[in-house]
Amino acid sequence: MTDTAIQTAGLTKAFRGGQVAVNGIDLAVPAGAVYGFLGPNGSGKTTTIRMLLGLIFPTGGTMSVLGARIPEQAGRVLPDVGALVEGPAFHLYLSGRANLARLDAADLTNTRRGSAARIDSALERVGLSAAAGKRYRNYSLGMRQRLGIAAALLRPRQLLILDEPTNGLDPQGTREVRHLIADLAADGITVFVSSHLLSEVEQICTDVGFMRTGSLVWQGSMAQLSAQQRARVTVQTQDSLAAKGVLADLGLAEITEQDGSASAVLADRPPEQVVAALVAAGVGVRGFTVAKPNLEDVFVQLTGEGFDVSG
Ligand SMILES: Nc1ncnc2c1ncn2[C@@H]1O[C@H](COP(=O)(O)OP(=O)(O)OP(=O)(O)O)[C@@H](O)[C@H]1O
Repeated sequence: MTDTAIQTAGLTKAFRGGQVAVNGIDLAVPAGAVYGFLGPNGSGKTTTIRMLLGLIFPTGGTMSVLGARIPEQAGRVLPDVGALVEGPAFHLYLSGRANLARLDAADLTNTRRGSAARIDSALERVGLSAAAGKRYRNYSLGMRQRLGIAAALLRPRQLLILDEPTNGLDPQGTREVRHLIADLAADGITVFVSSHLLSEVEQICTDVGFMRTGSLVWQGSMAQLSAQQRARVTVQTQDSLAAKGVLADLGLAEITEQDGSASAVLADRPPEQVVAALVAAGVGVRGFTVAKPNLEDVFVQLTGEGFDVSG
């Protein structure tokens, strides 16, 4: 086990037509992390994941997964890597358990002994024990996605690579998958999870990398990101012009004002001083919030571009 679960240097993939889908990225995924690999549709996430799994070959750069060079040493290490990429093909008319049994039997690295125990434990891990006998076609989208993760857990893994595991899920299904990822991480599995819906993974990531048109524009821990982000104070009030004046008198930066609210970067000033100054100036405060930018705001700041959340 190395300290770094995934490391790439100058990883590049140019497709035949000349399209550079991944352009010289240096990923560093610490062992034990839940790493959010984030970016809009088409930014190169799936292409990167397919390279990491040895499914397609890079046209430049190097990569290692769990300390082994990919693709050269893929055979040694990929059994320790579970993956959910574009969802496994499950049979609609078979139960969840029967589907896993087929996949388990197809894995030549498994001995047949212990198959039932492996399947039971994978089902239990993803919370599908009670629904194991139900046909796949009757599973909700969240259950289908969890069965996909169960399939990836049919053998013990050190690393899980999940491509858009919350894609197409309703809020309940998204919550289920998010909790599952957090549980797996608590058991010591490193999780590399791609998403174009930043708010869905924001709460569970310890580390993030932002992709934009094939490039990794920022990477680091959530703690680093949070330390770099300045909190903003927003005052809801009918006297937004007066509130703006108070924020300016306090020396706050980047003040904005629109009907019904005024906002500024808080810097080192305690929020209670801002409230006191507003009250002293007779501003009628209806609401007061102090918030750090979310991941989507950060992406927009980093790239100067909006994030296509509809995709
Ligand atoms: N086999 C291929 N041949 C040519 N171009 C490709 C191929 N596969 C992907 N691309 C292109 O590479 C770019 C990156 O695609 P990729 O699927 O990696 O992005 P993504 O971030 O995973 O987006 P999505 O969330 O939509 O899957 C896209 O412009 C895509 O059209």
